[in-house]
Amino acid sequence: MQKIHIVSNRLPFSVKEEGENTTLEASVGGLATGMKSIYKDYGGTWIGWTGLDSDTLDADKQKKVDQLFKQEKCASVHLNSEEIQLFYEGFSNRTIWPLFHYFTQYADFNNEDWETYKAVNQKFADATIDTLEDGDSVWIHDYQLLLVPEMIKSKKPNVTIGFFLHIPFPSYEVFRILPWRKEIIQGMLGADLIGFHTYDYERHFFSCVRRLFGYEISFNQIHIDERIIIADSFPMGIDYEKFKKSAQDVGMKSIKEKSELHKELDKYFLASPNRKLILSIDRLDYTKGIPNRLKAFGRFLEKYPEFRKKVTLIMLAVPSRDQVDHYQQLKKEVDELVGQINGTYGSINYAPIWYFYRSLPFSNLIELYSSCDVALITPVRDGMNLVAKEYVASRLNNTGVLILSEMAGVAKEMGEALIINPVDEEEMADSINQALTMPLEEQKERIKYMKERIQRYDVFKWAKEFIRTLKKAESVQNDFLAKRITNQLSTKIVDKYANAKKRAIFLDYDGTLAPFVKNPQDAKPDEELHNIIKKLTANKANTVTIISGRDRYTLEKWFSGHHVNLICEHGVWLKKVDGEWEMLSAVNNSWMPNVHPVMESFVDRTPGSFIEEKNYSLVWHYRKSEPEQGELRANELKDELNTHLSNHNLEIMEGNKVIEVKSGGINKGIAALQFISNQPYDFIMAIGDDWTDEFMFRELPEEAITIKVGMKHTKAAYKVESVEAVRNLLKLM
Ligand SMILES: O=P(O)(O)OC[C@H]1O[C@H](O[C@H]2O[C@H](CO)[C@@H](O)[C@H](O)[C@H]2O)[C@H](O)[C@@H](O)[C@@H]1O
Ligand SMILES: O=c1ccn([C@@H]2O[C@H](COP(=O)(O)OP(=O)(O)O)[C@@H](O)[C@H]2O)c(=O)[nH]1
Repeated sequence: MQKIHIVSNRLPFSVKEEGENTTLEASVGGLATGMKSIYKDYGGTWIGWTGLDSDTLDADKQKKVDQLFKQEKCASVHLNSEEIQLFYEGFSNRTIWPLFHYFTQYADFNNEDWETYKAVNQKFADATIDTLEDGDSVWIHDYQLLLVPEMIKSKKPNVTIGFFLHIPFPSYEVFRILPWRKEIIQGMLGADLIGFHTYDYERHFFSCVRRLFGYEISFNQIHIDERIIIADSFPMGIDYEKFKKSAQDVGMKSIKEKSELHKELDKYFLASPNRKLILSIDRLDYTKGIPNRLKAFGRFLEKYPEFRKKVTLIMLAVPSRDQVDHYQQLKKEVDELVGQINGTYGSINYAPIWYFYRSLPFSNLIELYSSCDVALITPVRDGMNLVAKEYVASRLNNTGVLILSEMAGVAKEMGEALIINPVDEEEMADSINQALTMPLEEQKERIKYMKERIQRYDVFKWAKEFIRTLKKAESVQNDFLAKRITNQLSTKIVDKYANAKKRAIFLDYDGTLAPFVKNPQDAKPDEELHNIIKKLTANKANTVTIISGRDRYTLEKWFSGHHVNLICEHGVWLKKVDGEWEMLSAVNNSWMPNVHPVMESFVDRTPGSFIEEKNYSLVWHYRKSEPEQGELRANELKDELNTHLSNHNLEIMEGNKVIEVKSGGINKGIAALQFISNQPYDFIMAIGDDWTDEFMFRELPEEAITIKVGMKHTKAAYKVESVEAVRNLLKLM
């Protein structure tokens, strides 16, 4: 059976010590909930850190811990105190975490941390490889393990690998600061599918891949040599039914069954029916915007005095990464702010803020979610934020208001919340007032819509969607491999070639016979290519045609000494061996004066782009432009040409970093067909790399050997990965 294994920094259980007794306690976090269903259903193993310092464990204890985890189908990775310090607190939480959350001033760049990060990632990769069999899949999680995909792929190329990043992926301008930026991207690209919470993170990632490596990206696929990597967004959900059910259970409890916390909450409301509660829950992390939130609450009490003594903020701050200095400083700042606000606005029987610095059991969380009128969730950056979804899921009668930072990934899905800028204290204070005075009908309307979405796209659906796309990534890769010309297949093609009496060979130029270069005029044939063409054309049974979008002067100059036919401008012109240029199709260029100024305006606005003028077509090149701007402008240009020039019979063709406009009814397919018609060819071969070559692949007879260079979807029967592979095949002929 094909298994799916999970790899994450922490395992879904933590080790609990009670006297002599060592047991495992299940984690309730989102990742643990979602993944448990996956790794059990697919018979895999969960590989991760025990959460313990292995320097404090003797051999027996370590064995015992391993045994306990093994019973739960988990493989434990042990970290010693130095590794915890340099890998977990160091590179993970002092470098990647602050940088990826845009806290560039907090990010440390320490070579020793980086070396340990690499070594520990290798440890996780090795532990995973030990449990793997060929054909299995692996799903790796989060920023602590960015190098693991490549480490596994390099040793186990037949294993399908998924990677999901739970934190934001920052914009290139921030990511580029990282001294090991290339290594990190390379590590991630070992995966076949890379998932993010939001489309913004996904496009930041693409932008980094493009700028740092120049890899070709088409839609959401990255093409590297013989591999296709898919990146996509999958907003993580929660176990909706569990929260709904638990909220129902809380509502059914008799006074005797109620927890101490619940009784306190009841008492608070009993004292005065007009009282309101605002809830704030997060790990004590500087990304969560806790000081800003406290200041905004103070400002609210100042600006709206009518709410004093009527509103309390319950602030639950869960201790986190407290060995990292910035977390320690934050703790101090929060303690002081809570003291200040309580000191200013509190009285003998009123504390504006109830502050808890600890974690609470699940049942208490549900009591808080059910009882609080407003949830104030205002991180300055957050990958997703599950607390926001948990609050909404627990609101049984749909009342309650969610105030949400626009900087949390979850804001993309919760448009009905009161969306605020987490550093704008004035706006936050006004939003608290708006939330507390919002009519019930409006509250219900807003919560209802948010609930529908989180119910539909829960954590199980999220995990299933990721696995479904992982399978798709595997099949896209297999499709390519199935069409790829292997040694065996190339021997077959060469045999067919050898047995044929009359052969027609059509070869596209750029991206097929010669690699792309920044300046198109620099792509002239090198010695190797001259030799290949010389050898092919020396065989009298061969009719070799270079079929290109290039202008006739360039091709004539480059191939003047060869016995080769030239078809130029996508099929407008033909020059047979030793013949003169003739026109294959009747075309006109009366449209050119209209199109030229449109293209010029794009050249003006897109640095690095330029226009190439051919006899019967105009081409806008953007290979030298900034990649994303080029793509954006290319779409704009297509749109503009389609809108304004529909009365001319024009064809707008998108090639590799070019938009070409030419008269309709001309293409490489029509030209190639015209060329072979009525000729007894018993071997026809066409090789090309882009969209314009698809016409050839489509028009040529079924028995023709059509070959696409690159990974993209194609009508061609076969694929090769590079110009080098094309040349190698031709050398065999
Ligand atoms: O393991 P710790 O160092 O104690 O940190 C706890 C986890 O924090 C991070 O959570 C992120 O994942 C959430 C679920 O996808 C998301 O909602 C949130 O916005 C993220 O910050 C971290 O990514 C995990 O690896 C940590 O285990
Ligand atoms: O005392 C607590 C407080 C919070 N949580 C859980 O911690 C998770 C926090 O996830 P979130 O995505 O909001 O932020 P993260 O801490 O992962 O950055 C949520 O599922 C909460 O229910 C918890 O288990 N105990």
